[in-house]
Amino acid sequence: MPDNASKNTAPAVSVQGISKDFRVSSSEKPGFLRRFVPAPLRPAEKFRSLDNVSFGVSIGETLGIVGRNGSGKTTLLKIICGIMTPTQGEVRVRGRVSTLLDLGAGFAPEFTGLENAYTNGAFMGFSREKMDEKMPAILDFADIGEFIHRPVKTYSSGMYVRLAFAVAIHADPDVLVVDETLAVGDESFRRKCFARINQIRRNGGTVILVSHSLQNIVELCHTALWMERGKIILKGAPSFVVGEYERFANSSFENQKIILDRIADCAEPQVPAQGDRLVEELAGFHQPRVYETNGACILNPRIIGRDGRPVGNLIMGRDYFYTYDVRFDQDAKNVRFGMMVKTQSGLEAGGAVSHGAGDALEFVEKGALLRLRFAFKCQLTPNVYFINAGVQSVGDENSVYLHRIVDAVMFRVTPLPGLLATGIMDFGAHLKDGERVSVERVQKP
Ligand SMILES: Nc1ncnc2c1ncn2[C@@H]1O[C@H](COP(=O)(O)OP(=O)(O)OP(=O)(O)O)[C@@H](O)[C@H]1O
Repeated sequence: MPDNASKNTAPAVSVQGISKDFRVSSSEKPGFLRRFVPAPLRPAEKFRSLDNVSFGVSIGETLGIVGRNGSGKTTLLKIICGIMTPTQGEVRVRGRVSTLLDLGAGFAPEFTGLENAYTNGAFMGFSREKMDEKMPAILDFADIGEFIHRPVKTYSSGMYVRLAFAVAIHADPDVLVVDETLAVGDESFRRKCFARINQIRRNGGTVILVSHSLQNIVELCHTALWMERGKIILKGAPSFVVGEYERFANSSFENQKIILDRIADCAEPQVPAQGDRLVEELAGFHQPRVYETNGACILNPRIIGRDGRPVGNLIMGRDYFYTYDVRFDQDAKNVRFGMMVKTQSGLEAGGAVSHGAGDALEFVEKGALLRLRFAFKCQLTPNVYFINAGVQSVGDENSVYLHRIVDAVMFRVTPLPGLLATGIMDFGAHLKDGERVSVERVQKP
């Protein structure tokens, strides 16, 4: 769970009954018209990309939006930022909104980077003096050297985005809207962007983030919202929403429909708050998420002690086994098995695979039953955790899950007396073993 979950319930962003229709040429659709009527004469058709979407974001809240390509995420962000108007509905935003969408859209190609940065600042309501104050931080962030004094038309696309990103992110926004797919650049620039977004969050800013990295959503967000075909499917605790979305995205077409129907049955349509209630009800107890089988089936996942007995309470520093059986309903090639321990908020604490790259089990025949045993030392700090189980067929390009159970086992780690460890991992700092932590005076006053 992120560090500073908001206590303030006043909405920073309120989205009420938003729908967005686009007019698309029927030439883009197959059928009679396309075959027999020339393109200019074909009537335009309406395509609904957002359908009666309502939700609120509290001040200080970080909301993550997930959904497949074309589900309406970018359209929604553009409407929140005022770049696009909705066909129906209303959006209210309290304070200054800064967006990393349409980056550098207002830059004049003939002006230098510096001139564009000042003009952009003025456009966002900052005085020349205020921009003078901000400029060292902006230039430092953009890090494009002498190019700042050259016309932006001479920039590479990377430089262009770096400068635009630097200006947008230093606008002291009350609400920051980020489409993470735009966070281009090398790894260190991406890290810098995320550090800055984190700073805005820590200072009480509201952030709306679209990301295809589900791990980012779980780590950064207080709330997650899952969109599908222009509608909200679920809204609530990130680990739960992301888990349900992952299960959906990895299911066959028929099962996707069943999953959506089941969620729709639980939530009253068009009442987003109900989604939250659903989350609270379901996330309150351990609920393994069993994916559909794809040629294999994981059975009986459990943690056992050295004596072979199942355990639910683990003691720090002791050795255990995580074990499960896999029944193969079809022949399988290049098979490997995995485990992943997650915190309650869904953060991946650590895991293991049974075989390294290029080293998987070459062939497992239909009807085989294999038993996996991962030996591990409990190096987690006291808390409640979950373990996944997965069996994959590993390919050159990509791997396919033959079966997967998310949150297959829940366990608790119990503390030892004199524990000094903080965070998730126990690095072995412990009072009982006096040599692990010592304080020595190396200079007298
Ligand atoms: N200007 C437009 N004209 C016509 N259709 C559009 C327009 N903009 C978006 N759409 C359609 O609206 C739907 C939602 O698009 P949107 O870009 O919001 O999805 P998205 O969830 O952000 O997708 P991605 O993850 O691929 O960025 C898509 O089917 C898209 O084709």
